[in-house]
Amino acid sequence: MYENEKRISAMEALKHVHSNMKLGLGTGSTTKYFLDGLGELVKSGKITDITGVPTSLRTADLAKSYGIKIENNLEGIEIDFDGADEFDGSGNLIKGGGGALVREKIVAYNSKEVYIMADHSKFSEKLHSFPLPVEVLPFMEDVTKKNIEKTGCKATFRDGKKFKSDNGNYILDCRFDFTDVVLETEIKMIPGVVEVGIFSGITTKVFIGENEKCRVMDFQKS
Ligand SMILES: O=C(CO)[C@H](O)[C@H](O)COP(=O)(O)O
Repeated sequence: MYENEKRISAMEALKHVHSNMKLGLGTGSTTKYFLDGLGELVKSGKITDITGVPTSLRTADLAKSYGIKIENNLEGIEIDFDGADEFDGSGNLIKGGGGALVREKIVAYNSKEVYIMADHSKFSEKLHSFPLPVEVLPFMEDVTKKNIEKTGCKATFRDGKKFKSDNGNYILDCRFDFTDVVLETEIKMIPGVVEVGIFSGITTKVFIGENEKCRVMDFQKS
């Protein structure tokens, strides 16, 4: 869905990459358009000396296949490029639809700039349409689920516990009427919770594909 808009947002974001940069590399289908474009520039030699810090094993494999140097070292990341499942007018995000939220948050938090690429359908005035992904330890996970539900949601294990993250944990998809960003700390306090897919105060730009154009929203990292 909206593949052309995803591609347009990724191509606009890619204009901010030049030789000799260290980048955070996100996960998902929109980021794949970005990586495909970056790969072409690297392979053709138009851009050189790119180092990427990947947010998932699949992103690491793809980047390596394009000859992009991979490093698991967070120091000096200039821009992190990633997608989102939903975003609001303040740049708050819901992430984790691809199950990579833990590594995505670590890389985003430690990057100077965080550029999000998305098609227009991901925008909501108030975060509500995408169920909030929460990564939980595979230990007493049914109790963790019940405790998360006390915050006001209905939670389901992704693919009935068949899905495990790159970190070997389960993902709970939590359906709230409205995902208030204050839930990030409330849920994170629950024992067994590894990470919450609310990214607040982290985004610096959102590239939004709208038909054939790209609109850019700017924010300050807090
Ligand atoms: O958070 C993510 C993965 O954990 C992705 O960025 C998010 O799911 C968006 O993916 P896509 O670009 O395929 O719509």
